Amino acid sequence: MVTFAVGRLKIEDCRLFSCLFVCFLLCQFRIFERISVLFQMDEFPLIKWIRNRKKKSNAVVCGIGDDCAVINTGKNTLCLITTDMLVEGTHFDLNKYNASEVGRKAIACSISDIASMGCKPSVAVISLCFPHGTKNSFAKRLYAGIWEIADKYDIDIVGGDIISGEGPFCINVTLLGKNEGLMPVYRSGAKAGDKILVTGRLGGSLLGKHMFFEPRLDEGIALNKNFTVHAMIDISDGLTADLNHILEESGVGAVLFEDKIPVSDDALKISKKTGKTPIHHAFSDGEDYELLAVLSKTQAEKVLTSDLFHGLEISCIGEIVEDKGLWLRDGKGKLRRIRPKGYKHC
Ligand SMILES: Nc1ncnc2c1ncn2[C@@H]1O[C@H](COP(=O)(O)OP(=O)(O)OP(=O)(O)O)[C@@H](O)[C@H]1O
Ligand SMILES: Cc1ncc(C[n+]2csc(CCOP(=O)(O)O)c2C)c(N)n1
Ligand SMILES: [Mg+2]
Repeated sequence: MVTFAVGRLKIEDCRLFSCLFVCFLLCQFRIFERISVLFQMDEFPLIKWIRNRKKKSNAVVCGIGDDCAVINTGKNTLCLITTDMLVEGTHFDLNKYNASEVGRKAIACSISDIASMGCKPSVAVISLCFPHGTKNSFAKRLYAGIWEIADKYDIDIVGGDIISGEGPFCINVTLLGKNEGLMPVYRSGAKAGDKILVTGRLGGSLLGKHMFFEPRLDEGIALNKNFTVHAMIDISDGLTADLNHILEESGVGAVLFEDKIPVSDDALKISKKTGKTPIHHAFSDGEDYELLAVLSKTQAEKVLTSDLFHGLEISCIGEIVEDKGLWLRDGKGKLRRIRPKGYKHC
């Protein structure tokens, strides 16, 4: 009897220990986390999944997958549409910036998307969700910022929606644009041998530029009007992530020149706090709202020597290649493969 009990105990012990050991292994190698990640939402695959649905109307010249949708409204006129939602805590911090600065940023983000298609903004609708108890003065200050930049770029606010909720404060801007005889510039036209140009300097936008950037609207239109631009995007997620959107849409690859990346002073400053390299920040911080344009070698040279950009720094940071993927070439000519990295919401 005793022997049997001891024997049973041993078998159960064995099972218990093996269960514990398996649990230990699962925890040790973060298997539970890895499995749950498989079921979590992922921003870009989700967009791809939505995009796969069959299109209905022939009027849609460009649907999901570019900075703006482009709709044919007849007689050679195209309407551009872009929408951006900004949320307190994710896109701005109301302890650091006031309502007027937030209103300005919300419109500027959408203007930047129209700029990246080389077209002109026209009208906007703005939807707001105020946390319960928000003061009237907050809304008035918000509109002071909205109207300031809307007037500057000749944009009419023609509607919107207002609700209240638990919070946080959210603002959604839908901006329409027009082509005015120009062809919009898409993400899909990059070709092997093309050069990659970028306006301004990159990285460290969290130190302030993400709130106070000037959308490169004049530059986007000037590029589209005076040069043949094969592809263009504005840098909101980060240089390598946004360049990768062009590469994927165009079915090509690219080589970036390490010593030609225009790294901003704020990227240098922030790198001292994070311990990451300044170029890491220039590659992946995002919210630079600079334009990344792809043109043939001869057109790119013309842009670089043009006086149409009023002294704005424009750099040639790389070239498009046939092989898909992204490479970094150092000052000595050595190539290494890099992974696109940028801001992802989920
Ligand atoms: N919920 C959604 N349903 C359909 N299309 C979407 C949705 N969210 C994004 N898209 C589309 O996916 C593409 C990429 O969206 P994304 O928001 O990354 O644009 P972006 O211009 O790269 O960045 P930003 O938001 O800073 O302007 C766009 O064409 C956009 O219209
Ligand atoms: C409080 C605060 N935290 C983080 C950031 C950085 N950030 C937020 S969204 C985004 C990418 C573009 O977003 P979207 O794709 O929605 O346009 C970046 C780089 C910020 N601005 N404020
Ligand atoms: Mg964009």
